[in-house]
Formats: sequence, C-alpha cells, structure tokens
Amino acid sequence: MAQPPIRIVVAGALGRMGRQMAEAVQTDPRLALAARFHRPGTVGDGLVSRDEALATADVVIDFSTPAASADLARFCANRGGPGLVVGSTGFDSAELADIADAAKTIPIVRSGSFSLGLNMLIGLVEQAARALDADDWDAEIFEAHHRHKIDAPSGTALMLGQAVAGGRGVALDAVARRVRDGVTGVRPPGEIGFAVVRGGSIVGEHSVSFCADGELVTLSHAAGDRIMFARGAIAAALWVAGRPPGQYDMRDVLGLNARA
Ligand SMILES: NC(=O)C1=CN([C@@H]2O[C@H](COP(=O)(O)OP(=O)(O)OC[C@H]3O[C@@H](n4cnc5c(N)ncnc54)[C@H](OP(=O)(O)O)[C@@H]3O)[C@@H](O)[C@H]2O)C=CC1
Ligand SMILES: O=C(O)C1=N[C@H](C(=O)O)C[C@H](O)C1
Repeated sequence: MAQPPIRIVVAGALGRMGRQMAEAVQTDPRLALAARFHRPGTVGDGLVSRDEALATADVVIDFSTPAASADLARFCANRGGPGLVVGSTGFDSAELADIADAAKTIPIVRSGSFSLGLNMLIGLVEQAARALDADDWDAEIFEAHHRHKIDAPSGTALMLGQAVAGGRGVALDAVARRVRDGVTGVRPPGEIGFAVVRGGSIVGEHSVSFCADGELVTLSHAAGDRIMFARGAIAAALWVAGRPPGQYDMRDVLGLNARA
C-alpha cells in the first residue's frame, strides 16, 4: 500500500531557502506541505503561527537564523516533536549546545550544507589531510557567497575545516586562522586558514588547498542553484521522520558516516 505523504512544515518561509523549500516540497509526491511559518507576528497570505504550524508537522525544515533555529529546537523538544532538519549556519557555542540538548528528546539533522557533492567532498578532504603531512602541506580553505550572506566563514567552510582537522587528529579551534590582517607573521605549520569573498549572486563556492613547496592540491565544489540544497534537505526530512532522538548530519543521511 502507498505510504501517506510526510507532512512538512517550512520555517523561515519568506527567506531565499524557505521559498525554495516550499516549492520543492510541493512538487514532491512523497511529501505534503502542511504549513509555512515566518517570524512571530507574520501571518496571513499562506503563513500561520509557529504553534499552529507545528501541530500539523511530521518534520520541520528550517533555514532561518542561528538564534531562531536554536529557539525552534528548544521549543520542539519541549513539546516532544516534531523532528527537525536545520540548515541555518553561523551558530555560536551556546546555540549549538541548545540544539545538542534538544536532540536528546527529538531527532535533528543539522548540516552546514545539504549538497550531496559537498558531503562526498568532505570524505576526500579528510583523506587528503590524513595523507599529507601538516608540517609540509599548508591547508587553506576558500569560500565565496552572495552579498546577502550574513555569517563568515560559511557553515560549509567550517565543515571543511573540521574535515582537515579530523584527518590530522587535531581540534579545529586550536589551529583555525579565521582572519588575517596587517603584519600577521610567518605562517605557523599546522594552521588551517580561511579566506572569504562576498559578492553578487554567488550561490556558494568552496575549495580546500593543500600547499607544499613546489606543488598544490586543490579540492573544490561549486553550487550553481539552491534547488540542490532543497533536495538534500528533503532527503534528510524523509530520513529523519520516525528516527529516534539524536543529532545527525547529512553524511548520516547519505550513509557516509561510519557509526559504531
Ligand atoms: N545548510 C545548507 O545547505 C544551506 C544553508 N543556508 C543557510 O540557511 C540560512 C538561511 O539562508 P537564506 O534563506 O539565504 O537567508 P534569508 O535571510 O533569505 O532567510 C532567512 C529567513 O529567516 C527569517 N527569520 C528570522 N528570524 C526568524 C524566526 N524567529 N522565525 C522564523 N523565521 C525567521 C528571516 O526573516 P527576515 O527576512 O524578516 O529577517 C529570513 O527571511 C542561513 O544561515 C544560510 O547560511 C543556506 C543555503 C543552504
Ligand atoms: O548562505 C548561503 O547562501 C549558504 N550557506 C551555507 C553555508 O554557510 O555554507 C551553504 C551554502 O554554501 C549556501
């Protein structure tokens, strides 16, 4: 017998990704767009309040802001559901702790990128970082995005940084150089550098370069259309519906994480 469609609620509904998500959900026969909500007080014209929306949901897909996503995760955990797919980026440590806490009660898939290609690249970056000695190969991460993006480095760049750090067996926070300006001194070995461009309508470009004396290895990804983030988030929503509580990422959804 055919499965009933999974009921999706879209949060941050008037944003770039919120609009893209609603469109993608509506055209997917496995899903029903149950409701959309935006900021508190923004109702009408197809938007309902958060409380009303959540009452209709199997899964909420949320691309909004770090503060709004952390608040939503707390709220969903307190009411015992629904499960969440969180795409927002730029979280501080308190917001991340709130999400981790909520994931003790509800299932949450959170990723800085819902792109299939980018999540595959993460594994290649980790493998390269493991193989290339950090004393000889300087790791530099580049990202470019549209002029409206408000956080930096991007969530994806930080995921790539985590992959380099993981491959090297170090903590990213201990070796990340997120900004350079002025007389910065000689580059210390083992540092993981970040460079950021903001301009125009660039959807998202990322690369990781390993730079040695006389040679350079670069692994890169370019996003040409936001629709593929929306498709990845849909895959995550289908995967997370009915899962036990826990914090998952897109590599879990794609079966790319080895979990005990
Ligand atoms: N993980 C991934 O694959 C991807 C992640 N992203 C991330 O998703 C997030 C959103 O990106 P994008 O759509 O481009 O940004 P937008 O600014 O276009 O959209 C975010 C929306 O969230 C709304 N919002 C703010 N507070 C609340 C709230 N309390 N409740 C509900 N909605 C709220 C904003 O409203 P208002 O306009 O009124 O401020 C805004 O419309 C960013 O963090 C971005 O980095 C983006 C693409 C892919
Ligand atoms: O804000 C964006 O647009 C994007 N944000 C995500 C990030 O911070 O990495 C993903 C994607 O690159 C687009």
